[in-house]
Amino acid sequence: MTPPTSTPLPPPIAGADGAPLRIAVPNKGALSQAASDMLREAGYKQRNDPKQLALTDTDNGVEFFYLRPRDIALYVGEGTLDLGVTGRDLLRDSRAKADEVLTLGFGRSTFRFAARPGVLGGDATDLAGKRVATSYPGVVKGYLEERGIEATVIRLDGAVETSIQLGVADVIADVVETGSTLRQAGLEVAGEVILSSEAVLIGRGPDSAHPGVEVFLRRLQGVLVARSFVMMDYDLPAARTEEALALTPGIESPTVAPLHKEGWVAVRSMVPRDQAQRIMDALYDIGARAILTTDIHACRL
Ligand SMILES: Nc1ncnc2c1ncn2[C@@H]1O[C@H](COP(=O)(O)OP(=O)(O)OP(=O)(O)O)[C@@H](O)[C@H]1O
Ligand SMILES: O=P(O)(O)OC[C@H]1O[C@H](OP(=O)(O)OP(=O)(O)O)[C@H](O)[C@@H]1O
Ligand SMILES: [Mg+2]
Repeated sequence: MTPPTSTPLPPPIAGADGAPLRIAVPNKGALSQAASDMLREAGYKQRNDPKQLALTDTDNGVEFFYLRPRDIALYVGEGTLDLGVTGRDLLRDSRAKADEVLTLGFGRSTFRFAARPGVLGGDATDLAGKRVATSYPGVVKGYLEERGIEATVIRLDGAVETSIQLGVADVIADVVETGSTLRQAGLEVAGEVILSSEAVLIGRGPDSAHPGVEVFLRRLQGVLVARSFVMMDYDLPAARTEEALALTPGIESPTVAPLHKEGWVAVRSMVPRDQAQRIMDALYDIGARAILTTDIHACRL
């Protein structure tokens, strides 16, 4: 017997000049691994060698460039690359002409002021006259300017927490995730959250969009849905259908099919992963049985 041949698929969508979609991916740092994992989950080829600079995925018509996350907004803002993955804080800091297209749900952090206990109160005006060390001078200067506060901003590349101990700064402004780095340095956050950040897909608005952007976005949205929803199946006395559907309304509308057993239906619906157990309990209470959840591996809504 001859093996089945693969289904003929349309070629990937190319730009006006036949160019593939060009996408920037963080080459190192906190966002790098998670960004590549997400792209792999969306069906794209990713590098296996962390030193590789670029990779062409011919089947999907996409070229990936592995760049410093801090530089990505610049490339996208200049129109050199069509899309990029970076942090919201890095995008703001760059002041590049790029926009957030999609939030990606990883790399979450806050951006905060911190100092030795007692140096800052809760008010922004406490920053007046202080020396503020940061790797994000664009974000910090923007914050101070908006409030008319005069302070000296000292730009450092990293390990900003140590600058206070070394007498270079009175205050730092930095990424805080767990807070453990601050605690180790004997520092405390002060004042409001300057910025809540996460990984974002950035682009340059509709004018410059490559025609392949839409498919790329749909694939990433598919990953986000597959990560945040599970498929739920259950059997239910038909008389309880309305109550059950209120608990599992699904995204479009749930599938309800008759069961062989008289007066029973089978229901299939997508439910938010983080609520799945509570929904199962509630369904059980109204008479549902054989309640199962399964992971969704990929999806297009
Ligand atoms: N724990 C964390 N530490 C640093 N950055 C984080 C953390 N969690 C999320 N991020 C986000 O990662 C991005 C910082 O990327 P960057 O590559 O500078 O990471 P990094 O770990 O500081 O790498 P490097 O220190 O090599 O510069 C920012 O968008 C930041 O908000
Ligand atoms: O709240 P936490 O969970 O402790 O995480 C925040 C710390 O992580 C990052 O430092 P990184 O390791 O990237 O070093 P860097 O300061 O040299 O960039 C960031 O700059 C903070 O120092
Ligand atoms: Mg860092």
